[in-house]
This record gives sequence, structure tokens and C-alpha cells, in this order.
Amino acid sequence: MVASGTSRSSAGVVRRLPRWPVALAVGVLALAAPWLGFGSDVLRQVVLVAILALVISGLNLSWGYAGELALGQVAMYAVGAYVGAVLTMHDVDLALALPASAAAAVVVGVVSGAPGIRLGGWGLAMSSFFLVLLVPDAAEIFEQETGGLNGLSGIPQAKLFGAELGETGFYLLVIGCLVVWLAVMRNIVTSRQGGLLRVLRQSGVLAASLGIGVSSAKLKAYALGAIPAGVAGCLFALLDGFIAPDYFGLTLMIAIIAGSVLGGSESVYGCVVGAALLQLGPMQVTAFEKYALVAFGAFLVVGGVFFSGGITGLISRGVRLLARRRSTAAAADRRPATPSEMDPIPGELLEVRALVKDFGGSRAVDDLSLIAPAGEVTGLIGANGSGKTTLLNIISGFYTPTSGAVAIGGSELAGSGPHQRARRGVARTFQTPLIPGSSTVAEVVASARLRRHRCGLVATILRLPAYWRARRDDRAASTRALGVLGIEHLADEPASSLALGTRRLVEVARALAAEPAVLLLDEPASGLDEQEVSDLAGVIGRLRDAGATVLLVEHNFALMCAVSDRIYVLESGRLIAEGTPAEVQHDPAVIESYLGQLADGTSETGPEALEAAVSGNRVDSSPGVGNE
Ligand SMILES: Nc1ncnc2c1ncn2[C@@H]1O[C@H](COP(=O)(O)OP(=O)(O)OP(=O)(O)O)[C@@H](O)[C@H]1O
Repeated sequence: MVASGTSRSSAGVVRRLPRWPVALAVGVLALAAPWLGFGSDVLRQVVLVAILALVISGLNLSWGYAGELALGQVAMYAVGAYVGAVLTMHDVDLALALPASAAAAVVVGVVSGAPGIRLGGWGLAMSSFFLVLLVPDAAEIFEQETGGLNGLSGIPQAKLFGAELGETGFYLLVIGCLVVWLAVMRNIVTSRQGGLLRVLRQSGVLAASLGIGVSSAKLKAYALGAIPAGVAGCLFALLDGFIAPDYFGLTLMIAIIAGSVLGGSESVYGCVVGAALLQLGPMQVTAFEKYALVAFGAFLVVGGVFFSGGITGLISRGVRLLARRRSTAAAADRRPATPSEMDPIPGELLEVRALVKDFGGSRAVDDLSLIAPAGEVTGLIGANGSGKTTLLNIISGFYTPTSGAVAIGGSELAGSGPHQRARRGVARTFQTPLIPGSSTVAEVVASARLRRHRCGLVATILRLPAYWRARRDDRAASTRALGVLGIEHLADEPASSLALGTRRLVEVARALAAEPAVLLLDEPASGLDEQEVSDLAGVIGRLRDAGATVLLVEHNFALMCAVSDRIYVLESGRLIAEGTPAEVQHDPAVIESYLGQLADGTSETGPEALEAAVSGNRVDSSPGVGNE
């Protein structure tokens, strides 16, 4: 079953080297600091770094990993601080006050984030920005509890399980919270949930096509990021026994973004680096306060321009370079190895009935009916703008048809969105491969399994048996899918660094790993060289032989004729011909449509002429989901 030549590259080995032992060693060292002779001043600075790191890590989760810029961390930090302070003043133990602060931050995050996420685009960034502006007003409205603009003083010393913590105890608590949170975050981002976040960041369209409910997944990431902010707020309130709305303003918001960019927003431990740089650097200078906004803005620009990926990204790149990643990856990204056998694919009948799609006044699909049976390749050709991608977008649920129906296995899919269609078994590739930037090939393929064998957050964080089962299942499925395409040896390579042809194969492997009832291939040969097209033809033929239902949209007429059992021809959204490749090649309507009558009244026929005509019509872009 497994492809030959599958030895792992040294780059892959380096990528998989765990970083947590280094982080754990730093954590243990920090915990031991009170006994290593450091004075109160130093310990206080470490506490401030840890608190800032907690807030930044929440932003990293929603922005760095899930790609949703949310500026509300400061507001959730403030909520945690006020809830923690008020509860402590009412003699509530920290064992309760800390989770309550986190919970309050999550509630505020969800309530304020939901509308922003639903709005899409910059909706969350805008709504969370306004949330930060509301902090002083909220403090004034609840003046009796919060002390209003003058702040809240007299917050007593923290008690944990009834015992006063003292300076050392409080220090250990703060560092302990950071260590535990970073362990939780690491377990999240190195799991399926992490894969889900990366898919979300790459593209909502991709996420939906993999069966992920985009809005709820984004909201979950945002809510998760609120937890460390709420905890940090509670700890901050107890540090000096005083808080005021001034502490939670725009300057801190910019500082947090700068810390995230500098440390590395797509990194678990980058938050500590970013927080330490800010806290131990500019925040120490008293005169800095006056120019803080400008300075943090400058950090942001410098970080964004010179270290995309932040300092931790820089270190990772250095380590990979040491392992001579470039040469190894180049060697690995060669032609596919001998593919392994394909398991049977339980394809289902796809039916499109009298479909119409209007965009404003223009009709993109006009009364189109076709069937794609299991165990066959059904081809769809047509000049640019003839409605092929629109049809794929309707089948996969991204567009709602004006009228008509789509059915799989005899049951209609009316009213279901793209993620529901994906769950029903519709898998697709895209004209431009959608591959999350920082994922390995194996992770990209395994992302097709995110909706299967659900493994909850608790099982993921605590590494319960359900987590290991899901992980084994994912690995086996991606190994199988990559094996049948002959690219299993690339499993640990960064997927986005591969050549276009290989990325297309990775997309097909991802679709295959979803065990699709219907497989939609949108121009898979575009941009491939002759050898790659021939490899692709072999793969499509084997998909058909394994029982898959394949609907192939392609401009490469030779490939279309070589692999299709039946071809449908579109012109301006209407079906003008259908039949076997031989029938279509000689169909007068097709010849007329692509070639027109020649000057001498004759017409040129055959696949070469048609292919030339179709390719001649080709331009590279048109609007719509498929053209992302
Ligand atoms: N989201 C949209 N809004 C408005 N018009 C659209 C949209 N998507 C597609 N169209 C229009 O519908 C028609 C069919 O486009 P479609 O992309 O489906 O064609 P196609 O056959 O896939 O072309 P290509 O081969 O270039 O991908 C075109 O006139 C296009 O401009």
C-alpha cells in the first residue's frame, strides 16, 4: 500500500523536533527564580512579562493562527481585571476568582465578537476596536463597583485555598498560569484544532469546503483567546492592588499587537519573547510613556517588514537552514514515485436538474441538466465565462441557484451551505490550489478529516485516548491518500513550498482523504507541464476505476478526451452538446461554437483543433469562489 522511496527528509525531521523541552526548561528556571537570589525588582519584571505574554498569546491564537484580527484583547484583559478585583474585595478565593475572570472575558468576547464575525471582512477588527474604546465608559457606568475613572484601589492580597500567597507565592502563581496556558495552547495548535485554525486563516472558502462551519470556528478561536486575557487581568489587578481604566487603553492595544508581531504571531512561545522585549526594553523608560504610541507603531512596522514570523519565526528559519532544508526539499519535490493501490471509493450519483443561476441581469447557468454516475469521469468543457465554475460553486453550496436542483445519491441538497455539502460528501479542488502556508503536506491532507471522528477540546488539551485515536486515523488516511498519488515521500515537507503541479496533487490527495461521494476537479491541469498532465491523467483514471464520481472541469481538451467517459459542453451557460469524447469531437454544434465555419465553407474537426480553440479562448481569471 505504501509508495516506494518514502524516506523522511532531514528537513522533516528538524520540523518535527519538539520545542517544548526548551520551553519547559525556561519555565522551570523561571519558577526557581525566587530561590536563585533574584531580588523583588527582577521578580516583579518577570511577573509583568508573564502577564503581558498571557494577553499577547490570546491574540496569537485568534490572529496568528486563525487569521482573524481582533483588537479586543485589552477589553477582555480589563474585564478580567475588574471581575478579579471585585471578587477578591468580596473575599472570594482565587481558586474561584481566576476562572470567573476568564469566564467573564469569554462571555464579553463571544457577545462582542459574534456580530463582528458574522459581518465578515474587517467586522471583528472594528467591533473589537470599539469594545476597547468602551472600557472607560463602562467603568464610569459601574462607578460604584469599579471606582470610575479614578480607578479601584484597596484590592487585598490574593488568597489561594484560604492561604495568603505572599510575594513568592504570587510570583509562582503567575508563572504557573503562564506555563499551564502555554502547554494548553501548544496542545491545541499541534492538534487537529490547530490544523483547523490554519485552514481558517488560509481561506474561509477552503474551510467551508472541508466541512467547517466558518463563523462558529472563528468565534471559538476568539473566545479561547479571551481565556488568558481574563486570567492575566485578574493577576494584574492583584499585583499592585490598584487598577484604573487608563491602564486598558489604545496604547496597550498597540503594544499587544507589536508584541505579537515582534515575537511571532503564529507561535506558541513568541508571546513571551514579544512581551519580554517590550517590558524589559522601552516600557522601562519613564520618558517613553509620552511617545509610547509612536514607538509601538514603529515596532509594529519594523516587525512586520523585517521579521514576518517574528523573532521565533527567524529562529525557526535559521534551524531549518542549518538542516539544509532547501536542497532536501528540492530533491524531494520530484516526480511522483510509484503510486500504491487505491482503496475502493464509494462514489454516488450526482444529478443536476434544470439549473438556472442569474447574477443580476446576466444568466451564468441556463436550464442545465446533467448526471455524473459513480465510477465514471464526467467532463465539462466550455469557453471562458460559459458557467463551469459557477456550476461547481452551486454543487458545492457556495452559490444558491435561482432555480433547479442538485441531488446526490437521489436526495436533493436544497438549502444546505458549503460546509454541510462537504459533510454530505462533496469534495473539490480549486483553480488556484488553496494550501495553508505553514502546514506540512501530511497536515494539508489530514485537514480533510477535521469533520470526522470528532475529538473534543478537552481530549485534545489533556491528550486523552480519543486524541491519539484521531491522530492515528488522520495520519493513516493522509499516508494512504498521498500513497495513491505517489507523493507520500513529501508528507513532512512544507506544502506551500512545492511546485504548482505537486500542490495540485496534494489538493487531489486532500479531496481523496475526505472519502468523497462526489469529487469536483476545477481545472486541475492548468499550469502543469506535459509530464505532470500525464501523471494527473493516470490519477484521474485510477480514481474512476476505484469507483469515484468525478466531475472534471478542464480546458485541456486532450486530457479531457483521454480520461472522460462522457463530456458535457457549455456555451453561455447552456448545454450545447453531450456524449462520449468521440461524439463530442465531431459534434457540429461544438465545432461551430469553438471554430465557426472556415472561410471555404468547411470546418476543421478533431481534438487538436478543438483544444487549440478552447485554449485560445482562455484567459486567466474570472470572478467567483473557484477562482480564488
Ligand atoms: N460572483 C459572480 N458575480 C457576478 N457574475 C459572476 C459571478 N461568478 C461568475 N459570474 C459570471 O458568470 C459567468 C460564468 O462565469 P464562470 O466563472 O462560471 O465561467 P467559467 O466557464 O468557469 O470560466 P473560466 O473557464 O474562465 O473559469 C461569467 O459571465 C461571469 O462573469
